Amino acid sequence: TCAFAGQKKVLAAYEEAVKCGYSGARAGRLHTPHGVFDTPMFMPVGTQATVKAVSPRELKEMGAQIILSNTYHLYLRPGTELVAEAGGLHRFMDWDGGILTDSGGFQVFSLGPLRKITEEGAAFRSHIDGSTQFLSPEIAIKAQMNLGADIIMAFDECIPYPAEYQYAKLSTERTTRWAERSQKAHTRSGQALFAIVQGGMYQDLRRVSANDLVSLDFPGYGIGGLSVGEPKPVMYEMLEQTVPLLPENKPRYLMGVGTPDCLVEAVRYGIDMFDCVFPTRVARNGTAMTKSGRLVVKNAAYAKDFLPIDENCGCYACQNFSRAYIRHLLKADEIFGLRLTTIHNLYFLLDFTKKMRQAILEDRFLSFREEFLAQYCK
Ligand SMILES: O=c1[nH]cnc2cc3nc(NCCN4CCOCC4)[nH]c3cc12
Ligand SMILES: [Zn+2]
Repeated sequence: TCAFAGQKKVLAAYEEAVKCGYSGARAGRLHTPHGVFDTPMFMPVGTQATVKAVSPRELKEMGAQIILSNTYHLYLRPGTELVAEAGGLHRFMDWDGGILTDSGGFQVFSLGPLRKITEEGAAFRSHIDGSTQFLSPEIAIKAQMNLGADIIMAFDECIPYPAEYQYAKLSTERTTRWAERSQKAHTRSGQALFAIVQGGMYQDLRRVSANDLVSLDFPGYGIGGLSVGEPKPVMYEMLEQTVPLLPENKPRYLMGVGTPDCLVEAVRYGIDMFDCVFPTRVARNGTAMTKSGRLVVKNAAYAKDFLPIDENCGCYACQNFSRAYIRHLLKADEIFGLRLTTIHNLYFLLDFTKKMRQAILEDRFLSFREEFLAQYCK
């Protein structure tokens, strides 16, 4: 019961803040070697140097600005030296927008079985061939310099949820030491290295982590260790504790988030950048995202529904195809079906962040948030 009350407390405080018009939301411009980009922004995830089922041309068309790739996966296959020999990740995958690479911390801890973490780094078994591998701040930074992304992440440990206070404390302190080692190993100019704030679900550890990393002076900050199964009010509480400690004039990137309701709440706390596999992953099992919630277009209910997924959506799928057609393709295991649901879901989130930016610029973000949450959580 106390935990529940705790959540109520957090929600009450948070609702209070909104009532008196508090909003840390901001509309920013992110300068990178591959262009200047608008925030808030959603970054499509292209784990293995491709955003699954869509082409770079389609990504550009739907308004994608920066896309994500994963160092862990590309390090294991095809190898980051090979990508460097190919001219770097932009050339390799023919993407001339921005690229951000995650450092591998999260993937090692969530993908690799039999991992062992020491001060030096993380030993693990490759999920591809079971070979013994090792990642450290130095190795992860060298790999990311080879890939040549515009923004790279410090090597960190994403603390599992739940975690004992003592473990979270020791791990967070080590992640800060790893951030310093990442900084020393980072010698590629023109490439921004972001640190990642940890601290588990403990307010004091979150504040210590943020303050320590801010004193190391990074050009931007990821907020890690969230969207790992914790209740949403707990995630929001950690944001409330962390974001105000980060410099106003630097980007804040909430890693692994998420659904539209989480995006609009996180933007209210002052988050600028998001990534999540959710839109592309659920698309591949036939679920479309809409402003009223999810629409499982594969369901029999849509067999003779000749309307588009969303009549007000400007995406290629909604402009040209019906629910009945997309359902038919998905039932027939046609690749084009997955492509259409993926295109719609990515467009939906990219457009949603554009709408939030517009609302912030017109100083009507809080009412935008109210209207959206009323409809979405329906
Ligand atoms: O601390 C982190 N450090 C470096 N990378 C991360 C990536 C992260 N991604 C998530 N959550 C993603 C959760 N997904 C939601 C959709 O379904 C798949 C899992 N949390 C994350 C935390 C970290
Ligand atoms: Zn659409």
